[in-house]
Amino acid sequence: MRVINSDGSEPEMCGNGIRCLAKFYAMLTGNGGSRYKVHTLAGLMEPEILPDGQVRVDMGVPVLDGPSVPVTLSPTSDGMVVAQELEVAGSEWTVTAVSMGNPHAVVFSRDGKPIKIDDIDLPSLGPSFENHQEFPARINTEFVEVYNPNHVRMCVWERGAGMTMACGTGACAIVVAGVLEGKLERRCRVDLPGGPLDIEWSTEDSHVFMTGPAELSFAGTVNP
Ligand SMILES: N[C@@H](CCC[C@H](N)C(=O)O)C(=O)O
Repeated sequence: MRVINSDGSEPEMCGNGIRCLAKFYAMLTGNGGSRYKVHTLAGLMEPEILPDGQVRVDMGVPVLDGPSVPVTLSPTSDGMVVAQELEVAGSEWTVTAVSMGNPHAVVFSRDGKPIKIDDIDLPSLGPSFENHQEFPARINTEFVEVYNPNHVRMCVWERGAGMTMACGTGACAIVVAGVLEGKLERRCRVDLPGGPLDIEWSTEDSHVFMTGPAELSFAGTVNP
């Protein structure tokens, strides 16, 4: 699978994209209930079509070593950047850095207060995070409001794409960051503007599993 952001850049992985790819392939081949292996720039991913039509994806093991994400923020413990302070647009934000193959900055608080999604001005804040000097490969940024340790709401500014309705790798990054910050449990529902995803960070093998829908929205042909 290769993915192209709307600015023409090529990311390593796309969580929404891999659910759509698996569902579309199953529709074309009539292989409902199958499991696939998909090569991506972030490695081999394994989506599976569940009996209820949802797609569950083994998204692999998150990368937490700061320089490998990559971020240049000082590590807080064991090389990880967890709830590190970052000044952006005149506020102090806590940032946890997670790579799901692609880089994510997960933000749970601003100026010491928990994030309220309705207070986030994404179009003005997003580019300042995406292009911040601490993120040498630019970054996807997720702002997270915690309802309880198993349920959050998020909004996202994507690297190379801006404000989007959903980000599968971002939802995975949120749960990993929330566990590391002691805010979330390992199974968590993430409400995105486009709908919910269920995320689990396994204790057995440290893989992250994402479960969510993929629906046909249109069909057509492209005339290059
Ligand atoms: N913009 C991202 C790639 C796309 C992520 C996607 N929306 C998802 O669902 O994971 C990047 O440049 O890393």
